Order: sequence, then structure tokens, then C-alpha cells
Amino acid sequence: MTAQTTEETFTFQAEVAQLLDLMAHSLYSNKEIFLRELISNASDAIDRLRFERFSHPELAEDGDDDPRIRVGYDRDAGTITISDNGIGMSRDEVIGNIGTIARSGTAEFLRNLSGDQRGDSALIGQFGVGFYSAFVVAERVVLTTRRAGAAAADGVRWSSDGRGEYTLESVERPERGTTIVLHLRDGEDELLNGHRLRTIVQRYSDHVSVPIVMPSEDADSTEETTVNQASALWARPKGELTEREYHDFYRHLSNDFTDPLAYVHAKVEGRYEYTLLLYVPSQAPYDLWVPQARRGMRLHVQRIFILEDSGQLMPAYLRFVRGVIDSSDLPLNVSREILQGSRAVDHIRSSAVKRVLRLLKDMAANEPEKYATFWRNFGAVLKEGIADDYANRDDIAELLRFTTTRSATQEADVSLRDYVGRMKEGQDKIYYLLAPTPAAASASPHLEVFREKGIEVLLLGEAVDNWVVTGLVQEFDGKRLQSVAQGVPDLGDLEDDAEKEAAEKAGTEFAPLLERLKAELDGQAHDVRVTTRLTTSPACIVGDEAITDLALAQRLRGSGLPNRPVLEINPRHPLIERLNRRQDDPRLADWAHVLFNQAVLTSGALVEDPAAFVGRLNDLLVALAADDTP
Ligand SMILES: Nc1ncnc2c1ncn2[C@@H]1O[C@H](COP(=O)(O)OP(=O)(O)OP(=O)(O)O)[C@@H](O)[C@H]1O
Repeated sequence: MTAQTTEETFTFQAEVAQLLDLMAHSLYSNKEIFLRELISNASDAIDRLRFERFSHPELAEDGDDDPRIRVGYDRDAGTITISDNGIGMSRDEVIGNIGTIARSGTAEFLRNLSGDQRGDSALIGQFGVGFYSAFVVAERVVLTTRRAGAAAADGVRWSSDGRGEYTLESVERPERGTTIVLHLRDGEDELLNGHRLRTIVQRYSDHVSVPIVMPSEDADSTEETTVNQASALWARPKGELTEREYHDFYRHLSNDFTDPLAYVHAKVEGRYEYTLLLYVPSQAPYDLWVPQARRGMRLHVQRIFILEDSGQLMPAYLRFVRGVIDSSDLPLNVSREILQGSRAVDHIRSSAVKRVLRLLKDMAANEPEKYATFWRNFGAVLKEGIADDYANRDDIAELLRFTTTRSATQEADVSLRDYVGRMKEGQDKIYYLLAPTPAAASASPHLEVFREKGIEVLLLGEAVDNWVVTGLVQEFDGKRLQSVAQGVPDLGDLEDDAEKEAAEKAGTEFAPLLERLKAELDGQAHDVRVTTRLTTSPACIVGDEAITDLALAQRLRGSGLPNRPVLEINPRHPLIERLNRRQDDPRLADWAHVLFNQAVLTSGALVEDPAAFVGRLNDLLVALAADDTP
């Protein structure tokens, strides 16, 4: 059988062309990462072969059984070669994987480029565009591959100068796997040096678990040496490992350029035996909020890589955790389906979650500055755990941080424990305000009486906060959470008898005015009542329901109002006093609407008919100005 040798030319998908252009121009400052990316692909290909062999044992007959990645160079030809004996690719796979960008993440990648070269190159690995980084140093890349199990004649050669097109041809390739030859650009000769390449491999790929071999520097020798550690770091005893090694491994695992904030490494023995090495990153990955984003946990069985987590190993609210779980209790041919029903996996997962929560708890207690960094990056994600993880809810609640009426900055640095610790004598509830923005929250009239009485209020401005308060942390340390913008304010013992009496009296005294206002605002305000919650503002809007409901919170966050908005008026405000005295005022309807709409504005919502509001306001101003004219 002879291989068909005709060459076909293909055009890159538009995004690939754009990406390649960017690679060459903006990532130059960190050009060494091309080697890390290609080695990482080679190591993945070897892992995949190992894994596929469980279901296709016949693959074991194709070639040697000695996984290895080779890195070589040819000074005369100006090339660097990376080859592996992994799974290889068929022609269709080459077209699908190398000519197009399968992941929708690419468009996002392009959007995320900042122009800052260091940051941009850190994104490369995260976005899974690794292969193309070859073009940072190469003017032409030739990839030759043959899939494991296919015939020697089914080899494929892909070649491109990265300028919009690539060619494919069929070639004879007896050995399975992939070889990539980089024809370096002019001026990249310094890379054609054994010592230099070895240093790069050791810097970025020391922890790749497959041996990376390079030819001996002695020209007369045909020997090869392994240049990386090639051992599973997590399987080594803790005492032998340095912080540096843990950090290097993290970078290898996560493609992150920064050191992790914290990590935990544990070998567990007992009913189940497993090793955990879990890291908390110090910065959020770009795709933290992308629902289908890759997770950062890898499952190994007896050191052999099995699969990347897609939700079985870490719950969504800890999706920022990176690390390795290595179990001795799972079969090597474990699949995602088996994982789902596995008791061992359930056990390991729950122990991993507890360890992460403990790590965070210790960080909060002993290294508050680090914890503040953690909270800034991942606090909003961790909050999801309040809804998702009933079993650990109390521990998660201890980890929450909020901005409150006592905060000097917008930094969320008050824990529920701090809050409860400084509650006022007689206070039995934890008060909070949900508002669309932090600015609307801190300026809200709902806070007036609380400010006056020196009662602290949690200011909640994140979408996820709805979950935190909606019946989930209904109680912390025996104290109920209570919204300050819903229902009648319930200050319990914090309101003295005289105040209660005054409020009751005001209710009776203002009853006729309330009826008039209610009639004027029919269809807009569900009710109008007198309140004690205001000290300086004339009016505010509150939700009728005493209990937060999600719909309300969502509507507040959009442009609308609570489902059943109630207008509350302050009987001590001069405007309200005047209205009460002058109920015969022909402009009462204008007053009612102006009061209502200014309360809508201060709640952070949008006025339904701004032009009508301004019209009425101006009419009132004109009338007042006329009263003033001598
Ligand atoms: N040496 C190789 N052997 C087999 N397949 C490969 C090899 N290199 C690349 N591929 C295939 O090409 C695809 C694209 O590679 P690329 O480096 O661009 O992204 P990725 O590996 O999916 O993402 P990341 O670099 O973030 O791991 C890979 O997913 C893989 O299917």
C-alpha cells in the first residue's frame, strides 16, 4: 500500500488567523512558554493513550510501551523538534484540532487580551490555545502524526507558516505519536542550545509525569538523558518537598503564573486510601464565571492520570480549587459514569471539601491579608456554597465577609461572627439591606433609623447575596436575618416605649392623609403607611412582604420595584407635616406622585415615567415660587 502524497491546502478559521497574528506579536516577551505548551500537549497525548488502552487493549500492540517525550534540536537546520509516542491524530483530528479552534473560549481570549504582554501570555495556557504558541518563535511548523492503532500509511503531515493557510499531506509513519518540527525565525538561534533548552524544560515542565529526554551534549554519544523529575510530586512524602516545589507544581498544573495563596497536601489511610494535593489560587482565572469552563481538579488512580474533573470531585462553589486527587480504591478503567455512583468518590469529595474549608478558615484566622485577597477574588463564588452545600453551611457562613454601615471602605471585611460580637444590647437580629449597587445601599433612606440608633447593617450588593439571605442563612448563631427594606421595621427591644407610642399616635393622626395618598397612588403603591424608620428623608419604598423573596431581589437589581411596593412616610418631616396640615391643597396629587417617585429613585430603582415626574416637580416649584413672591 502506498500513501497518497498529494498536498492539499486549507485556510485557517478566521479566529485562528487572528490568534496567530497576536501570538507572534504580543507574546514575545515570554516566548519560552512554547516549549511548555508543546510538552504539555505531548504529555496529554500519552495520558490519553494510556487511558484508551483500557477500553481498546489492542492499542497496546502498536509500538513500544515506554512513554516518552523527546526534545531535540539541529543547529544547522535551525530547528527544534518535540516528539511523543502518545495517541497521535488521524487526518480528521488534525483538521479539527489544529486548523480550527474547537473551544468557544477563543473569542473570549481575544476579548481578554489587555496589551500587557506578561498578562497576555499567562492567558495563553488558560485559554487552551497552546499549540499556536509555536509560532511565537517559529516561521514554519511541521507536524507529523499517526494515530495509535492506524496503519503506517495513515500518517499525516501538517505544515504552515501561520499566515492564514496550512497544507496537509498523507505520509508513511511507522511509529505512532506526533512529531513537531519548529523552523525557527531569524534571530532565535540562541534557542538552539542544549543547555538553554534543558533549563526551559526544567523550569516549566519538571513535574510532567512522563520522562522528557534530550540527546547527550557530547556529540559522539548517542545516549539520551531524562531531564525532568518525571515523578508524581503528590506521591512524595511531605517532609521531602519544599515550598518552591509545591509552587512549581501548582504552576504546571494550573498554567497560572502567580504563586498559589495556600495549599494542603494529605495522604489519607483508612477505609479509603487516597492522596489530596489542593491549591487555592491567588487570582481568579478568566473563566471563573463561564458555566462550561474547565475545572481544575485532576483524578489519578495509582498515579496514572484518569480524567479532569467535570463536577464529580469538587462542587461548583469551590471551582477555583486546583489540584490532584489520587485514589487507590478506584479501578483504572473508571469512567465519569462510574464516578457518579461511587462511594469512594463521594467520600473523597466530601473530605476534599472539608479540607479546603479548613484551609480557608485557618487562612482567615492567621493570615487575614491573604484571606482578604482570597475574598476579593473568590468570595462571590464561595457564597454559592450557602445554597449548594447544606452539610457545610455553618462552616461556609463563618467564612463570609460583608461590607456594613460601619465599613470605612467598600472592602468586604466584616464576618457574621464580628457582627454578632458587636450587636447592641437588646438586638436579636442581623439586619441587612439588599440593593442594586453599593452606592445605593450606603445612601439608602432605609438605613436612617439604624444609623441613628447605631445599629450595624450588612450592605449586600452582589447578585449571589439573594441566595445568602433567602432562607439559607436564615439564622446565624441563633440570630435571624432581617431585611431593613421590607415589612414594618422590627427593632424589637431597641425601640423604647415612648417611640412605640409616638408611632401609634402618628398612625391615627395621619390616617386621613394616608387614605388620600393611597387613593392618589392607586395602581402604583400597594399601600401607604407611617414609619419610624426614617429620620431625615420624607419617604421611602419598602417591600410589603416581611420575608425576602427572590423575585423581589431580582427586580430590585433590574429597573423595577418590589412586587408590592409600599410607600412609607416620615411623620416628623416638615414636608409631610405640611401635607397633613394642608390636606385641602389642590396640588395634593402632585405631592403624592413626587414623594412616591423620589422614594423610587432613592431605592435605586427607575421611575416609570420620568417626564411626568419632572413635570409635576416643576409645577410644584413654580407654585412655591409664586407663594414666595412679595
Ligand atoms: N502532541 C499531540 N498529540 C496528539 N494530539 C495533540 C497533540 N498536540 C495537540 N493535539 C491536539 O490538538 C488540540 C489542540 O491543542 P492546543 O494546545 O491548541 O489546545 P489544548 O491542548 O486543547 O489546550 P491546552 O493547551 O490549554 O491544554 C489538543 O486538544 C489535542 O487534541
